[in-house]
Amino acid sequence: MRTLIDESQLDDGVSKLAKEIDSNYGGRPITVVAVMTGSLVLFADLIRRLSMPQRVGVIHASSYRGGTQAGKLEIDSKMLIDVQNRDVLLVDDIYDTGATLTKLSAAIAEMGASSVSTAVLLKKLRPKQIGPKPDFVAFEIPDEFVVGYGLDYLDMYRNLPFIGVLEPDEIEATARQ
Ligand SMILES: O=P(O)(O)OC[C@H]1O[C@H](OP(=O)(O)OP(=O)(O)O)[C@H](O)[C@@H]1O
Ligand code: HPA
Repeated sequence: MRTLIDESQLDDGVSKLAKEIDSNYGGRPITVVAVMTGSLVLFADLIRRLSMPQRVGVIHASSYRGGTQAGKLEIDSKMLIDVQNRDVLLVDDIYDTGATLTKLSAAIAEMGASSVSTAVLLKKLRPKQIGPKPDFVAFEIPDEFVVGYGLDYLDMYRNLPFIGVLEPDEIEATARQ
């Protein structure tokens, strides 16, 4: 596996992301929502660096079941807290095709949120992204399949403390396990 972003770069990137979000909201309370499962490591690090009062919730969205290509997006909001009349910040690990955050933002707006913004650790530089770009981005990365710091391949590698690029032989080996 090739390291793309190491632990210390991640630490700096998350701090910078938190500063940008803080200065944008200027102390106003927000409802910060983790897009599960990929955002769980970023989310834990990010919310502890934000200074405004926060309500904290989670929503589940999944479209990469079983591979490196997006399939049908499934959203499960059973565990989500009330977002009506709240300023919501959706936090996700990666903006790739853009489908997940675009559809989730629309779903949260539909639930009656006053505003919906988005923050991601990674934004892929690739053609054919849909919807508005994320409001807050820590790193722009090349169009390669990455794992670690919450990101998975077949539910593996989320625990790695760095962002790595899986080589084709590792993709095959993981799929065989
Ligand atoms: O911009 P997109 O092309 O929509 O891709 C981004 C989404 O894909 C991943 O989720 P995934 O569906 O793999 O579920 P997971 O979070 O449970 O890993 C990732 O965590 C983002 O939510
Ligand atoms: O590059 C990726 N890695 C892991 N999960 C993802 N979901 C969208 N893109 C990616």
